[in-house]
Amino acid sequence: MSIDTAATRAAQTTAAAEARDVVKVYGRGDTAVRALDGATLSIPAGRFTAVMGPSGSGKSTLMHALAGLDTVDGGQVLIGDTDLGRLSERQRTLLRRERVGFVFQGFNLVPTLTAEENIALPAALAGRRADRAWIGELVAMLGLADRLRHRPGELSGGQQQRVAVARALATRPQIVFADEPTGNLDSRAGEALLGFLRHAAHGLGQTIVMVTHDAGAAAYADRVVFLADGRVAGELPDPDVPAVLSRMADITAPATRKGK
Ligand SMILES: Nc1ncnc2c1ncn2[C@@H]1O[C@H](COP(=O)(O)OP(=O)(O)OP(=O)(O)O)[C@@H](O)[C@H]1O
Repeated sequence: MSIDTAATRAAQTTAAAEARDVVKVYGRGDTAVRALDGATLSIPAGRFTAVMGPSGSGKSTLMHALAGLDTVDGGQVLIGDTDLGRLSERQRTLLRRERVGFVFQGFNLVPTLTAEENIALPAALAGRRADRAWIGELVAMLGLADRLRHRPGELSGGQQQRVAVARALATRPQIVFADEPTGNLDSRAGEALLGFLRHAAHGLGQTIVMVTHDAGAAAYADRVVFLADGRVAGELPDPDVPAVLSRMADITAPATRKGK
């Protein structure tokens, strides 16, 4: 992509995705759980946003709702101007293929395909021709050029996750969701991956949303959104590790801290 295009995309202030007062309930009656209980959040385009919160606070549920992987029971979810609640399941599937990229903790590469074939898969599924120049750029930036003919089983964890990132970005999706992307990586491979995700937002204009438990990972983002009890409990622009840890401590033990 030209620098001009990247700069234009990065400068956009529009939301790539939004959750408005979203409610998600699992189960019924006495055993019902309100996993999301009025979650409102805007994901700015061309930025790197981290989502943190205690276990069970609704991070995965929110990500699944924003990505169109799951429906919600109240409120609105938008990707760009598209209200996901108005789409059929089939339309949501198409929207995910065409406009959303995913990176998972467990890499989720197809074991029988080479790295190159894995990277080209989303375009093939969307019935589009892969943009070879763009993929070549990604492969070079991610240091994968000499690994393209290997299958996932022949790659290190860090390499597999870099293939997964190239796959997620290959179609230049409107938004990329990363669920604990460094959870299975050693610290060095994790830092390299986080550095690239940051570059994908700042240098390439991609919108990245990452769910993480790791304050060090969250500090790579432009902004951290904190969830508690299915709602947004605060946010931190330009985070650093001490500030993230302090906010998490406030959220997880508010009563103790108030009593100090
Ligand atoms: N499929 C499901 N059926 C029933 N309850 C669920 C389901 N998925 C999530 N929940 C419940 O919804 C709440 C939010 O779960 P969610 O997985 O979104 O939290 P999380 O913040 O991602 O947690 P973690 O950090 O542990 O992954 C939890 O109480 C969880 O037990």
